[in-house]
Amino acid sequence: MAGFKDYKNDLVSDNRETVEHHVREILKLIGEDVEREGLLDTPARVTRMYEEIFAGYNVDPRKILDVTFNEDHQELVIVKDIVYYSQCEHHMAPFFGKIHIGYIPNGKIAGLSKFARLVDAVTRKLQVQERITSEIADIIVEVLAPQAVMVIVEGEHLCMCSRGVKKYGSQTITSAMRGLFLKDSASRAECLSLLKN
Ligand SMILES: Nc1nc2c(ncn2[C@@H]2O[C@H](COP(=O)(O)OP(=O)(O)OP(=O)(O)O)[C@@H](O)[C@H]2O)c(=O)[nH]1
Ligand SMILES: [Zn+2]
Repeated sequence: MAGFKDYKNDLVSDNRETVEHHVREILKLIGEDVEREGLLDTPARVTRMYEEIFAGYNVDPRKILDVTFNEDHQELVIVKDIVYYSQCEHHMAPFFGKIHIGYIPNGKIAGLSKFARLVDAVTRKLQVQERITSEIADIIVEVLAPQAVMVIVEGEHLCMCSRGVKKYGSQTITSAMRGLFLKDSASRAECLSLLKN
């Protein structure tokens, strides 16, 4: 497995020719001429793209976050506007947006960039927005055992824009809360207001 900073989907890398073959077959089945110049390299390009956008299968997101420091900070930490790109598992169409994370540590903090890497690891696979949201919250609970965690995910789903109901620009917002935020409305409100600003 490659290092966490440059990981790819190993299964796709190990089976490039097979993946290219199947992409070429789909091109034929939609009525394309696979011999025309513009399409000659398309199967290889799509395969390289799959190595990248499905790289999340080759990494353990817990290990990514697990670069922690002992620090007695008992106040809110907010990391917001983390951009993500994912693919919906129903249509294999992209959905994308921003993820906001707030947590109150309990003696252990993680490097800030690790939250952005965690987002990449969880989103670079076939997903639904709800699962992205709860997976990120649960991994933070598992690795950092914080007092509280809140994760908010905003998403625009191309399967709702380019096809189907064709509602361009509609946004889906999902949230997950764990620990103190579930019980204490004052800390929940403080976190929400910082996430909104
Ligand atoms: N809850 C949830 N639904 C999603 C997500 N991404 C796509 N979907 C939905 O998955 C559903 C699949 O519905 P189906 O009826 O099986 O498929 P479909 O006939 O292509 O549905 P339409 O999109 O309504 O045309 C659709 O309602 C999509 O909008 C997601 O992240 N979360
Ligand atoms: Zn979809």
